[in-house]
Parts: sequence; C-alpha cells; structure tokens
Amino acid sequence: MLKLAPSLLAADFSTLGQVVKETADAGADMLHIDIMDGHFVPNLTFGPDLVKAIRLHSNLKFDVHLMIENPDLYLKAFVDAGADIITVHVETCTHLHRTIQQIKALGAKAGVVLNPATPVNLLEPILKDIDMVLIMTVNPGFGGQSFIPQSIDKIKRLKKMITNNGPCTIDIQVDGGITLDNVQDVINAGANVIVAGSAIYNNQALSDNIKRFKEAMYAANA
Ligand SMILES: O=C(CO)[C@@H](O)[C@H](O)COP(=O)(O)O
Ligand SMILES: [Fe+2]
Repeated sequence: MLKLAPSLLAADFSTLGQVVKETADAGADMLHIDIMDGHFVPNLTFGPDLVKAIRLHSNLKFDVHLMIENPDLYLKAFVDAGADIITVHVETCTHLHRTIQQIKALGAKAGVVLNPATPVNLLEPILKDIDMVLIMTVNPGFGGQSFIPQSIDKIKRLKKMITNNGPCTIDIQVDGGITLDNVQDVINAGANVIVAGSAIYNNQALSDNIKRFKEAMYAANA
C-alpha cells in the first residue's frame, strides 16, 4: 500500500497546529516528524513536547524519525507524546535488537533507518522484527537537499532481501530529496512510503501538492 508522509521540517513553524490539521485534511497518510539532536546530525529540531502539542490537532499517524544519539533514553517520551511509529538509525544503536523490542513493548511500530553509506545487509538479522525500513536518500540533517541517485539500486537490493526473507509486510520508506520528478522511480524500485518535505510545504497550495504527489504515486504503481 502506498503512503505519503509529508515532512514537517519544511513547514511554517509559526503555525504548526494549523499545518498539521491541513495536512490531514488534504489526504496525507502519515506525518513525518524529524527529531535532530545536534550531535548525530548537525542540526536541532523538535522534542517530545512539540510532538505532544501537535498531537492535539489531528489523528494522523505520527512517524517519528529519530536522528539522535542514545535513542533508548527517549523512546518512552516520544510514544507518550503520541508517536505511532518510531524509526531509529542503525548507526546510533549499539544494541539494535534491544531497541526494537523496547519500541514494540511501548506499543509503537518499529522502524530502522540507514544512512546513504550504510549497507542494507546489516538489517538481515532483524528483518523479521521490524515494521519499516527507511532508506535515507540524502545525508540526514537538513531538508531541501538533492536525491542521491545510487539510492535506487539500494532500494532494489532491500526489496529483494525482504522478498527472499519470506512473506512479510515490511514497509520501505524513502526520505530526502523526493520530488514529483523522482517519486515514480523510487516506487518502481520498491519503496511504498514516501517522505517529502520541501516538495510539499512550499509556496504552492498544500492541498494541490499532496494531490499531485498522490496521483504520481498511484500512476507509478499502476
Ligand atoms: O530526515 C530528513 C532530513 O534529515 C528529512 O525528513 C527531510 O525533512 C526531508 O526533506 P526534503 O529533502 O524532502 O526537503
Ligand atoms: Fe526524516
């Protein structure tokens, strides 16, 4: 199933409650929330209190992308704040299996993220334990960067690995530099959850952007 997850990082921070409501009304499937700590990535964004505050404005699934060191310390805070899916970077988890079990024990779905230079075969031992893999298609830390073209082969390798692992329902999410020009390429390669920030929140109408993205997504999968 194809899903569109607009990334709040590119939205107008002065009206976040309203943005979240409009994003849901316009037909987004999830809301992607980028959490950055200034250590794992060279940028700072939101914490659990912000997630809790915007939770009041919609029932959208909250997809929380943790770009933070020591993620185990904050899992409960983000689930309590309203996260439905928590995604952790393999590069930040010394005990990845334990972190995944903790996310699930808290009642959230568990996702795992790979930086562009991290190979997919690292996921083989935990593939049966996760709900989603996120392939970073830029280096994490900032919105508005250009898509890394080698990501297409990486998505294909991941898709093959998941298929060879037997019947399962792991979502393949992509994040970074996704536009109307490349969204069909990533879907044809095997991705089904599309994160887009600057291509969704920009000077054009939010509802038009979401409509155009969903049309392009479903046309790719036809
Ligand atoms: O996690 C990140 C960046 O680290 C992303 O979620 C960005 O927010 C995507 O923004 P665009 O590349 O679509 O502008
Ligand atoms: Fe993200």
